[in-house]
Amino acid sequence: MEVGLKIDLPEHVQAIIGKLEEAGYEAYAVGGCVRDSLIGRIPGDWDITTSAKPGEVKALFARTVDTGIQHGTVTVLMDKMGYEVTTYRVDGEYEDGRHPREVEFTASLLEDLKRRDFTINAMAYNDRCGIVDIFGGRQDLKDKIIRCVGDAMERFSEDALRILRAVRFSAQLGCTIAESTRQAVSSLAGNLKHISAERIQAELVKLLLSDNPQYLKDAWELGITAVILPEFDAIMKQEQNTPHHCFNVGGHTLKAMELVKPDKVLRLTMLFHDMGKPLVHSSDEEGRDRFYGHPDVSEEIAGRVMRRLRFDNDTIGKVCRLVKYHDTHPVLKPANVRRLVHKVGNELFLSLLLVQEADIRAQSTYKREEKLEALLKLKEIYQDILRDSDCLSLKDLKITGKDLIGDGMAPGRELGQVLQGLLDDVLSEPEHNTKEYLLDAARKLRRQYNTP
Ligand SMILES: Nc1ccn([C@@H]2O[C@H](COP(=O)(O)OP(=O)(O)OP(=O)(O)O)[C@@H](O)[C@H]2O)c(=O)n1
Repeated sequence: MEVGLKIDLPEHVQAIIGKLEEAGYEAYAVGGCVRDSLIGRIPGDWDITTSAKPGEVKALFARTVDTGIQHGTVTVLMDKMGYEVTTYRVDGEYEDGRHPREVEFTASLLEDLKRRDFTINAMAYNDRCGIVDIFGGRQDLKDKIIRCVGDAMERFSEDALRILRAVRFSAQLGCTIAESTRQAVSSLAGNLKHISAERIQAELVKLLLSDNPQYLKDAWELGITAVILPEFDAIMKQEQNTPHHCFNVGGHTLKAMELVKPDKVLRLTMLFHDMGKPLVHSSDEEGRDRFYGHPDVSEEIAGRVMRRLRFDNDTIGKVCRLVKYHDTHPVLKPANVRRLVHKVGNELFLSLLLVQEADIRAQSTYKREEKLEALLKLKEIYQDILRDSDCLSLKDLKITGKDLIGDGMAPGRELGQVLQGLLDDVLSEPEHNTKEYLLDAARKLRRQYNTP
């Protein structure tokens, strides 16, 4: 890894540091922004650490917000951008529910850096002093090593989330974890049970969206998933004795996650797609030999785990739908494809194709070409459907509930049934999607359902 020497501070960061220094305080950019700048990554945000107390920071800047004043953090606003300015602190932020969450300020940068999690995150920088690297962070960045600052057992006892962060950073940066740090992760992984679901979720997502989502295996080996995602440990034990697979379910899952682009919904779908399924041997509509999983079980597990980890409903809904249909391979005729698009949702269908491709490529080579060819054909049919603007949902029907009411039908459940019946017809025969045809068909359906 190319590790630089100089950091180009953004104008606002320079201005904040400059103003604090002019007033007689020390101030540095610190943590993730220094780490990322040194390896040429664009920092997500710029944090500043200072010897000034929160009240003193507030007195110097026109616009501030007390975002975490109890932890010594004030957000300084500049042109609508916010920069967290935190007073040098001695103690870690005890988040395990067993320690008091009091903070103690210090006048020493060294003390502040000492309480940070990893050497690569414990560097500070300003234009006057250059890089302050007391714990060998630059060397560890070069060597690609995640190592705790000082005693790893102490750092992890201060905040157990750091145990998961160790694997997250190793996945993001393609690093190994130093032996002493690894041992501490392994012995303290159980403490992750004290950490809130929201904080676990944020780190897990960063791990999954990294260049190395397969490092989740490390989290498993170190006993982390046993605490935060035991469902993953279950699939790491589950063999698949079918010609389609060369890995156990866990190994296949890791490979499949690597094969989709770093998108939250896609990576989560691959993580959950085969969870909890016993394989069932069967044959499909065309008599082809198939080994089905039980996507409904996987869908249920995906929903349960994501709710436990407090994911938002939109993400849960999309992932569950993709998991449910990941193994549905329709007969390759437009009507069947339109029905599947309707069930999955047009907005998610391209994602489903990506999921199915990754799933196939993460299996053994047995019949792979055949499966990929079928997928290609499915894509072509889907493109034709889009090109012809075929009706794929109720909102595409050339008739509405209002039209049916205008035709004398009473509002209510039957009206919904009639509309569904019309959609079913049009999914098979797109040319039936005309107002005239549908009004007529609705009348027949009403007679069938015996409604006025
Ligand atoms: N549990 C934690 C969380 C954070 N930090 C320190 O606070 C800095 C900022 O933390 P955060 O914003 O969570 O992470 P970043 O390192 O900035 O990385 P990213 O932006 O990728 O989350 C870290 O670099 C580290 O010095 C820590 O010591 N222990």
